[in-house]
Amino acid sequence: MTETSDGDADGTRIIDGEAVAADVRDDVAAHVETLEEEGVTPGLATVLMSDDPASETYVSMKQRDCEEVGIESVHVEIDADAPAEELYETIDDLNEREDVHGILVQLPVPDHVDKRRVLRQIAPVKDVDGFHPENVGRLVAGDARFKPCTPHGVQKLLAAYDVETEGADAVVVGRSDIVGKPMANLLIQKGPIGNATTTVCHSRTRDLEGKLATADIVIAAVGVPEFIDGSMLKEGATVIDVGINRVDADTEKGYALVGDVEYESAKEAAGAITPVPGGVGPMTRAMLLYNTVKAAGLQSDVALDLD
Ligand SMILES: Nc1nc(=O)c2c([nH]1)NC[C@@H]1CN(c3ccc(C(=O)N[C@@H](CCC(=O)O)C(=O)O)cc3)C=[N+]21
Repeated sequence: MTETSDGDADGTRIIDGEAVAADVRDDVAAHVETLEEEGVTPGLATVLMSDDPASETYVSMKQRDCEEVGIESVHVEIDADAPAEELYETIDDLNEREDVHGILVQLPVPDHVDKRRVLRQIAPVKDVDGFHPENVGRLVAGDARFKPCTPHGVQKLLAAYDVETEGADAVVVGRSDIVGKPMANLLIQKGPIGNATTTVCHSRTRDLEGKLATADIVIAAVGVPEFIDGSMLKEGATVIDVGINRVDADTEKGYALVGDVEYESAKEAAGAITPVPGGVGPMTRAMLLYNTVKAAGLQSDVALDLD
C-alpha cells in the first residue's frame, strides 16, 4: 500500500482497510489483464436467496467491485420461499458454465435449504469462498487453494501494517466456520503471517478477560456489537474488528454500523486498530476478487503469481 502512515493523536495506528483493499484490487486488475491476454475473461456468479436488505447491499457491492477490476459478474436471484431444489439446480448449472470461474452463494440461506449440501455442491475449483469441505481440509492441511475471504483479508492487513505474528499471542474471539476457525488455522500455520500462539475464545470461554489481557493481537469475530472494550485489552495490542453489526440509529438509513469492539475506548489502549466500516469489510470483498482470478487461472491453466 501507499503508506502505513497515520496514527491518531495518541499514536494509535488506524488500519485503513479501504486503502489496502484498493491495492489488492490493483493487483487483481493486473492478473485480469494477464488472463485476458490468454483469451480468458474471469467470471464470478453471485447467488442470492434471501430478502435480507443487508445481503442485498453486499451482493450489489460485490458486483460493482467486479466491474471495477474487469471481472464479469453473473447474478442469480431466487425467491426466499422457492423450493430448495431451485438453488441446488442453479449451482449445478453454474458449475457447468465455462464463463463462470467462481460461485458465491450468499449466506445465510433460508432454513428450508440444506446449507451443508449447498457448500458441498459448489465445484471445489469454483468455491471462491473456500467453504467446501475439500477446501476447508486443504486449508487445515496447510495446502490452501482458496483461503476464506475474511481471514485472508485479515492476514493481508496484518502484513500491510508489518504486524509481527511470529511468536505473538493471538486471541481469536469467535469460532464460526467462516471466520473464527479458518482465522485460527491460518495464524498457527508456519510461514508469513503465521507462527502465532493462538487461542480461540467463544461463548463458553470461562475467563475471556484473562485471555485478552495478555493478547498481542485480538481478532474480534463474535457478531455482538461492542462486545470488547478498551479496558479488556493489553496496552499496544493490535485489534482487528471483524464485526459489522447494524444497530438502530437516528441516521438517514435508520441504522449505523458498529463493530464487535467498542472503538473509542479500544483505540486508546490499542497500538493499531481497524475501524468499522472501512476495516475488514472492504478486504473481504477484495479477497473475493483475488480468489476469483485465482479460480480463473486454475481452470484455464494460466499461471498467475498468487498465494
Ligand atoms: N457466501 C458468503 N460469503 C461472504 O463473504 C459473505 C456472505 N456469504 N454473507 C454475508 C457476509 C458479510 N460480508 C460482508 C462483506 C463486506 C462488507 C463490507 O464491505 N462492509 C463495509 C460497509 C458496508 C456498508 O456500508 O453496509 C465496511 O465494513 O466498510 C460487509 C459484509 C460477506 N459475507
